[in-house]
Amino acid sequence: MSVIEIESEAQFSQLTKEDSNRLIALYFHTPWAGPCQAMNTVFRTLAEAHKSVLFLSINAEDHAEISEIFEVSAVPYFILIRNSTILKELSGADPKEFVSALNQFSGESVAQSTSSTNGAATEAQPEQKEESPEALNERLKKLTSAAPVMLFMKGSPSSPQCGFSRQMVAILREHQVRFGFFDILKDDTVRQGLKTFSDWPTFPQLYMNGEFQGGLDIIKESIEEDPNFFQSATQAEA
Ligand SMILES: N[C@@H](CCC(=O)N[C@@H](CS)C(=O)NCC(=O)O)C(=O)O
Ligand code: FES
Repeated sequence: MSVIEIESEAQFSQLTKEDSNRLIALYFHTPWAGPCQAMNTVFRTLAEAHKSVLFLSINAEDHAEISEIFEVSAVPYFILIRNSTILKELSGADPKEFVSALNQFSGESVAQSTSSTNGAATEAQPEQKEESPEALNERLKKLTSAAPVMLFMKGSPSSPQCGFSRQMVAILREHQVRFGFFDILKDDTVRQGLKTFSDWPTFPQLYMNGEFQGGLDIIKESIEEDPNFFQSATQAEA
């Protein structure tokens, strides 16, 4: 079964009601963003392997009504449903987690040739030095305070890989804020680790004086509330 690209809310309702016993995988994305494009390929490959599952791909921007029903606030976002019940929700572009959830709920265990999520699979591999949680914590502490203003983004300021990161760069430039940046697409440990460290599930993430300030929406709100937000925040320490 190939992936069905949703064209309208009516089509979505029809497809999700038609065969309610079937496992349905929903994939919310914005097609222009680089990391979403990579996930598109993953989603398509999985659809080929799991014939019994209905795969629906939803452009979260074009179909805001559907995104709202499921309270999708970040993309890529995956939802597994059956009998109108949500079995699993996943945010972020970690295919391994999605594959295990899919295997678990579909009842068909498809060989995971491209991943080593199984504990057993790691045995045969050459020993890799895993960063301990403490070491990662130290690294993140250093990274988040590497400059007075640090932006954790997808891509680089001159070549953002996602619109959310691009908007944050534009805001910082507009306010003539000097900032350091880290491309989280280059380091998945930082990408996943920072979500826990900041207690924030998405990127971009902005740090000032080593303190987490927020994602794009929060920063926009902060500026609305206080047009001198950047000055106030960066001078607070001085
Ligand atoms: N509403 C968010 C938008 C950011 C967002 O949704 N980011 C997503 C897509 S770029 C994300 O980082 N997902 C987790 C991931 O890709 O690891 C904000 O205010 O910052
Ligand atoms: S929305 Fe897909 S990478 Fe940002």
